[in-house]
Order: sequence, then structure tokens, then C-alpha cells
Amino acid sequence: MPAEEFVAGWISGALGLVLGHPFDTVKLLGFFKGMSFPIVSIAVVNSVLFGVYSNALLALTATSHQERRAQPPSYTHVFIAGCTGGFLQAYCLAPFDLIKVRLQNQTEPRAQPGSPPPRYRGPVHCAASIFQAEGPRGLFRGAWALTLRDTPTLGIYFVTYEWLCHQSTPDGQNPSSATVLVAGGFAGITSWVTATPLDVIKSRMQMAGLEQRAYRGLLDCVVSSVRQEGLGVFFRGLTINSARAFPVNAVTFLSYEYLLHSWG
Ligand SMILES: CN(C)C(=N)NCCC[C@H](N)C(=O)O
Repeated sequence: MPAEEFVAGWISGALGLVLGHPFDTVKLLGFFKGMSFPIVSIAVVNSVLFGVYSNALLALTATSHQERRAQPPSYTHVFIAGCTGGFLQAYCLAPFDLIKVRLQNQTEPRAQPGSPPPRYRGPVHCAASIFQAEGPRGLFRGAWALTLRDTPTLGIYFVTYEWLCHQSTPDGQNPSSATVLVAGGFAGITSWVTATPLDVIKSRMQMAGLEQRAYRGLLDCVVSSVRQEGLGVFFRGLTINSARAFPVNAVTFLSYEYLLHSWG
């Protein structure tokens, strides 16, 4: 199994998250301000996504990353490989994402004197507390919603990227850096626009353990959210998700392509 795609995915994920971090902290005002936790989590998850995607395409089309410009895979193969990467990354992401959502949703204690101390002191304390209170399965709360969110949307992500590169690149040539930036940025936006409804549901399910609010499952969460707040609930965070997605994914794809090209 070629490993360079995993390494390139790790580095490009780390670069993307540096750009995305200010958006992440604004998105849910709160406690989650450091960089070390996202570096180990998002970058590792991006490594799984790009590594699995590229190796799934290799299995489906028998072409390596370098051969794919001359022999482009079909969009069906790109979609299947993207969904495979999305499915596996969702499972790796689940505990990290849960910790992130829990930390981000804590009210800022230092802002209001006299208010109670935060429930979680940081990522490790948060993981240990969830483990103690809810058991190992507690760390995978919302994993189903995450899998449903990421499997099709990462298929869409890679299809959008490949399609946009193909539209503006002569056959057999590598896309220019400008094309990669624009295609990567729009791939990010398309994937987040389609992912936002399930992103909302996933975050609610992840918070349920903390807020003592019980959902009987994903469908129950969807139905009770719509009943209480209307259909608009599915579009919460759409603007910030999209604004974040363009620069993050433009840089992620540019650095990924650049690294694989230079390792050649
Ligand atoms: C759930 N969705 C839509 C995605 N994971 N899309 C791929 C983008 C990955 C990138 N690290 C980012 O955070 O934008």
C-alpha cells in the first residue's frame, strides 16, 4: 500500500487547519483555543482520508497517483473511493470531534467572574471524563451521524475537485496551481453545503450526553429539532462552514498535489 498519500494528507491537513482554526474558534464561541489538539486530530484524520482515497482508487483502477492524469479514473470510481475514505475517516474522527464539540460548547468561564468552573479542563480531561461517565462507547457518541455526514459528502468532495480540474486542464496535463486552488476551494464548499444538515444533527447528538437530553436515535433528533425550530435548523452554520471551507481546502489540495508531485 503506497504510504506517501497518507503523509501528504497529514501535512496538507495540518496546513489547512492552520487557516481554518480562526473560523473554528469563532464557529462555536468557547473554550477550544489551542492548536496542538487539532494538529494531532484533524491532520491524522486528513491523512486517513487522502491515504484511503488514493489507495481505494489504486485498487479500483490499477493506476497510481502519478498515472491518473494520463489515465483519468471515471467519476464513479472517484465517488466510490471518496466515500470509502469518508467512511473510514469518520470513525477515526468520531472521538476527536466529540471532544472538540464538547469543549467548544463550554461557556467561557473566565469571561464572567463568579461563574462555575468549566466542566472540562482540556482535551485529555474531556476524553477521560466522557470515558468515566459514559464508558468507551460514550467516546463514539454521534459516530453514526458523522458517518452519514462524511461518506457521501466526501465522495462529492473528490468528484467536484476532479471535475473542476478536468474542465480547466488540457487532457493528460497536470492542473495549474491556480486551478488546484480554485477546484480545492469549491470542493470544500460543495462538500460542506451538503454536509451541514447532518453536521447540525451530529453536534446535537454529541451534546446530548452532556445536556441530559435524550434522543432515541438519529431520526428522533432530526424530528424533534425540526418540530422545535423548523427546517431552518438544517442550515445553521452554513455561511461560516462555506467561508471556512474555501481557503482550508484550497490550501489542503494545493499542498497535497505539490508534495506528491515533488516526491514524484
Ligand atoms: C464533512 N465534510 C464536508 C468534510 N470533511 N469535507 C472535507 C473537508 C476536509 C477539510 N479538512 C475541512 O475541514 O474542510
